Amino acid sequence: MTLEIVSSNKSFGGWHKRYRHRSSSLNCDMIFAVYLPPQAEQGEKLPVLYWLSGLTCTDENFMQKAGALRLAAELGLIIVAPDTSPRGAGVPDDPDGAWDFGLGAGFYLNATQQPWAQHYRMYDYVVEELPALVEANFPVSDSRGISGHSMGGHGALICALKNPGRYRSVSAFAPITNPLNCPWGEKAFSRYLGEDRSRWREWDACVLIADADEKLPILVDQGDRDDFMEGQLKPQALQAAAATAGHPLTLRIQPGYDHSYYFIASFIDDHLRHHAQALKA
Ligand SMILES: N[C@@H](CCC(=O)N[C@@H](CSC=O)C(=O)NCC(=O)O)C(=O)O
Repeated sequence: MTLEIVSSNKSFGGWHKRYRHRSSSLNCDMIFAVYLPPQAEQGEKLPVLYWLSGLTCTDENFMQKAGALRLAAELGLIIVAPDTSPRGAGVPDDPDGAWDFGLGAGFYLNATQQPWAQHYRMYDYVVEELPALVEANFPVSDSRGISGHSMGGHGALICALKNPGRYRSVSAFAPITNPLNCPWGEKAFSRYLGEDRSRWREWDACVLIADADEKLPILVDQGDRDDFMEGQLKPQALQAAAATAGHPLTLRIQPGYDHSYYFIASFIDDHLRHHAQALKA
């Protein structure tokens, strides 16, 4: 698979790079970003953290706004940030141009319904295709972590819960915890997966955690001034499901913080250390 370099910027002694490639899962060209810390030039294979962004984002939001690169350089952590949906000519979008469905809103699942199923397979892309590409082209070990924000927090949780052994660490900022039971999730799942709600269950963290074979400790930060917390994100649903399942969850409700990247930047260091500790063990 050919990678075309889009941009390259030195940062904290390492390199932030963007690449374009043809995705076979998504049937379109995709761009992803990778941060290569300085240690990547010393010949050793490094652990890798996959970051999944939220609604309306691309590969750029996290890399530009989260303030993660200084500590990633110090810890020797490679960070990979994919886009949040398929893109480009021929990829269908919300008919009304809404920001919470279609382009920028792939929900990290594999769509089964038309016209979405041909392109909207972000789960396969994030779990299989992108890691294979990254592992073939960059000095990464098989020590993988996954994190994300909001829709991307949902993505990180389901990718980890559905794939025991694939990830060694997981965390999320303000994740959509129970998409079966929130407006964003109901809108996306009914269109991508159809009206049969039983088919939605395999994409919901609160359902998956009940039967998880592996109990990777989950770190979640959630701002209590987040306008989406009560109606969309529902951290208490994840807390209840984790307690019932005996799944280790650290849920930190952060006073005064909203849903923005100002919040993420405030706690990203804790998440990077959470991942580095597990990935380097
Ligand atoms: N455009 C919307 C707001 C959309 C928004 O808040 N997106 C969040 C993720 S929400 C859940 O997945 C985000 O990360 N935005 C990008 C950023 O750089 O802040 C509106 O107008 O309300």
